[in-house]
Amino acid sequence: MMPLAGQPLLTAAGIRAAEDAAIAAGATVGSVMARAGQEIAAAVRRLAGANAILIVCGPGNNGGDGYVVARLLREAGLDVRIAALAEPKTDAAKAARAGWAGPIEPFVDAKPAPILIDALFGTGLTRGLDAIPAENGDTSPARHPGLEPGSRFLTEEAAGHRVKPGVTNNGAESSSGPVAPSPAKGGAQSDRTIDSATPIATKLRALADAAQLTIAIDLPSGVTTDDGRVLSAIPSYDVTLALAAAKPSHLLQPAARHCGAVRILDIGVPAASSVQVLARPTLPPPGPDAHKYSRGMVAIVAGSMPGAARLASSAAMRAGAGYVLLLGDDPAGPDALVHKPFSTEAIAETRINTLLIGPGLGRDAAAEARLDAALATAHPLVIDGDALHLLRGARLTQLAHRDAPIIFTPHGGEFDALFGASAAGKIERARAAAAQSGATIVFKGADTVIAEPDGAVRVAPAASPWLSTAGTGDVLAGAIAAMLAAGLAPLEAAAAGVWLHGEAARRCGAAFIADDLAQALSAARAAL
Ligand SMILES: NC(=O)C1=CN([C@@H]2O[C@H](COP(=O)(O)OP(=O)(O)OC[C@H]3O[C@@H](n4cnc5c(N)ncnc54)[C@H](OP(=O)(O)O)[C@@H]3O)[C@@H](O)[C@H]2O)[C@@H](O)CC1
Ligand SMILES: Nc1ncnc2c1ncn2[C@@H]1O[C@H](COP(=O)(O)OP(=O)(O)O)[C@@H](O)[C@H]1O
Ligand SMILES: [K+]
Repeated sequence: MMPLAGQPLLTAAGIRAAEDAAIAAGATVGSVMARAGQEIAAAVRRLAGANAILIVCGPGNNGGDGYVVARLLREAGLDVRIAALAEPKTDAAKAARAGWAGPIEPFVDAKPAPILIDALFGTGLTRGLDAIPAENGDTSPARHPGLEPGSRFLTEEAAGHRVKPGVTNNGAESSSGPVAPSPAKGGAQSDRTIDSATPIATKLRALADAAQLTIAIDLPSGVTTDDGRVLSAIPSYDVTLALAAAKPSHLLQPAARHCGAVRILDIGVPAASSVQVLARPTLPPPGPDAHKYSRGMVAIVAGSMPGAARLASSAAMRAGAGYVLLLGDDPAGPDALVHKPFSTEAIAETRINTLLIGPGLGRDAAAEARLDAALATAHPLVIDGDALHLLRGARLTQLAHRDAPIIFTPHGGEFDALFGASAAGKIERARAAAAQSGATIVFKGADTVIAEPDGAVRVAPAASPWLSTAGTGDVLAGAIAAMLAAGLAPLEAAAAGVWLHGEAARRCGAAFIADDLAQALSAARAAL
């Protein structure tokens, strides 16, 4: 089991391509599924102890994994039951199903167990969970040798009566009200009436609520793979065992909060991607010959809200900058902070390694003039807050002609204002914004995505929700400016700043304020 840090993130198409490459190199879907089953079973045995296990299986290869795991766990002496949503559809899942000698309960009738393993859907999920998989309803013993007499799988026809009217084929759930019960149709399938109040997600939640430990195979069933959407009202799992590689939805919200602890299992399918989980950075301490300028000089342009620029200054110093210069009229701040009035001469100082503008800048004519002066320098830039609003239009276009690196640090509102609102996923949006602007984008929020113009992406794991307090963005901007001033490449600088910020928040615990966070950067930096 591998932790997430530094790992590649593969989309559904990416994981299919990786699987195809493994197959071209001699593997088969069956052999990969067998290896996946072994790895999952080993992980479950460590997590579940001797407790009884219920595995819920879907019609695709995610369900196939479930059948393999069930067989291995039963062979290991554990009490395992399977409940299936539909007959397996793929060859590999059918073969896995054939290897299971025990009974199979219909999903709708499944009784809970202390351990719930969700093998309903993985990377093949195409719509919200209350759309029921097609199934021919044939429950003859020949087709379903493990099926208990009199029971049947959830059938399309029977289940069709209880599909939420508001669930569309592309997975979007509308708020069109509760499920309307319908009379059962006649014929063989109508002998089981399925309660309209138990669509798949509701049943899954009930099974999860009754379990002591919940484990999702690959992804929680009901989340998309690529963009962090949650398509149905699914439970939150304790653990998600990601196969071959992490997927974007393991980190992007709101899907990520349904995953619990994510662990990656090596199933012999090599994975590589320019989209990666943020790694712990390597930031060596100053060398024996270091001096304040060699560690990096950060200049911060102050504006109408001086506290924000002070927070950024404090953060830049504690993240390791050798010299921090505050350009403005505010005399406050730590004694180590150097103050100068703002002027075009002061901002042009050649020893400045990075210029940060935006925190507390304001949006008036004076702010615009300071921004234009900053853009006219040749310094590497970190642009945050108000300056991002002022960048809209011609200034943004002109930026593409600058040689020195630029990092933007927008939150959602600033991002929308600068690049336009969109329903696309956060990775896609950050990438497009980076390509359009030529800047490195740090798209902040409960899930922070960093994108480079060349398409490289780093996604931060969940950070403390206590960061949702005023001024923490100013602290982040200061930390990133320190990293850029120290000579890191823009992507590495942004990634190191985000990592330090998250680590400082972790060290602060609960109910901290942005001032505490800036202070805690020293300890976060020292721990590297
Ligand atoms: N990559 C690897 O290296 C390996 C991957 N492996 C595993 O394979 C998994 C991917 O398998 P997969 O492609 O068969 O898709 P999966 O998620 O099982 O679902 C597809 C089925 O569900 C159906 N369906 C979809 N949405 C639905 C909905 N809302 N409600 C109802 N039905 C829905 C869909 O129907 P269709 O859309 O075709 O009508 C189709 O029948 C992956 O997550 C991992 O666990 C390992 O086995 C080994 C190596
Ligand atoms: N719920 C959350 N979970 C994790 N991090 C968060 C959360 N909310 C905000 N943050 C982080 O806190 C910082 C807030 O920045 P920003 O919105 O610019 O605030 P401000 O402008 O007040 O400084 C960002 O780094 C963001 O990623
Ligand atoms: K699953």
